[in-house]
Amino acid sequence: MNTLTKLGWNNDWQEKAGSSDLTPARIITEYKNLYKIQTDTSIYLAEVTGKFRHQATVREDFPAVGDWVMVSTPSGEGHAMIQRILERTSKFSRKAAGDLTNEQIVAANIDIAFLVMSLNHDFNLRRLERYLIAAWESGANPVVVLSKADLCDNSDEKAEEAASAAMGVPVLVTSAYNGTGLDELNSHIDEGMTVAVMGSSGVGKSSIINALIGENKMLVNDIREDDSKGKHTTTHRELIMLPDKGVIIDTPGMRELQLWESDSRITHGFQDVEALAEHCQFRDCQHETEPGCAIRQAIEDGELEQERYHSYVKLQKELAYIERKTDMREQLLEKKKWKKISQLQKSHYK
Ligand SMILES: Nc1nc2c(ncn2[C@@H]2O[C@H](COP(=O)(O)OP(=O)(O)OP(=O)(O)O)[C@@H](O)[C@H]2O)c(=O)[nH]1
Ligand SMILES: [Zn+2]
Repeated sequence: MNTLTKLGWNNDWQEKAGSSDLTPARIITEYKNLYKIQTDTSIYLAEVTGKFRHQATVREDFPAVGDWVMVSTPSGEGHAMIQRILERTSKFSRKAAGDLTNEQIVAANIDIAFLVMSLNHDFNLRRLERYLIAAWESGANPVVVLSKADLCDNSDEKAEEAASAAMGVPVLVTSAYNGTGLDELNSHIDEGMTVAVMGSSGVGKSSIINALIGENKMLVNDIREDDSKGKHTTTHRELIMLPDKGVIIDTPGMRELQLWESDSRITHGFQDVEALAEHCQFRDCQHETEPGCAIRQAIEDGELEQERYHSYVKLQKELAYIERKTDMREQLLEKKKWKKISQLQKSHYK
């Protein structure tokens, strides 16, 4: 099998690429304004073309780890040039506080998100629900991983609770210490699939990733390359081909991603708006036509930028939306998600 197929290239991507003189490649590491990409035959450093940079309006328009891109390769020295990104099938993003237009993609085109919760301190069904919602929103298929089974006496019971909250999403019980469930975890990864391992700090993500990567971790993850001065340097890769099959994305951004747990932190970024709203005449002021509205006054006076207020409103809507989504039953009535779950079940039980 060729490298591109192992990396996840398939007919769908080929179709998105169309007929083209350009070379398809996957982003395996992201640096500041520079990327490491893998084509079928080589690894290159790459940058976006001037035209690309010009047309990009938001941060989301730029490539991220996991993206499939079409590039022109250099004939001699020099960088490959990224001409376009193929439309993403999924994306995990991080929003800068108070800055909704600058969504930063931390990883793209993830097929399976292993949502890790440990069976000791971390076990919390509400958190699990938030993780599931975040995974669905991203476009990836979730698989729940209950880790550190060796530290828990009633893991079957906990697994049942988790399964009823997760409605149809596979729930695995694992232990990196005694190897429980690791084969089953592996069996969810098919050829060409891209997986990510997510969850709070300390739940055992690294241990699971190490188990998936096996003893070759140093070989696969940290490769020695000749730099321009002919010296060996060790470089880190964020998209790693698994030794058996599949690909794993493990970026610092992905690890830091606290999913929806950062809501209050985001709202924090709008303290100025919230402080103003406290001065409205009516406590339930919608800041539309009510008399004595401090927000409208501040906008009029130029103390509050219209745009900033819009961002705030947009965030409030999003938070309300997430709130509604947190009701799993309501959530599951949504057709799209039903479809995903039944697909997932079909592929899992077939
Ligand atoms: N008992 C037990 N401990 C585990 C298991 N897996 C990991 N640990 C321990 O839990 C701690 C955290 O494990 P990591 O794999 O580093 O967790 P992580 O989720 O990658 O943590 P961050 O890097 O902070 O995100 C370490 O002390 C591990 O040795 C397990 O299956 N059983
Ligand atoms: Zn008001």
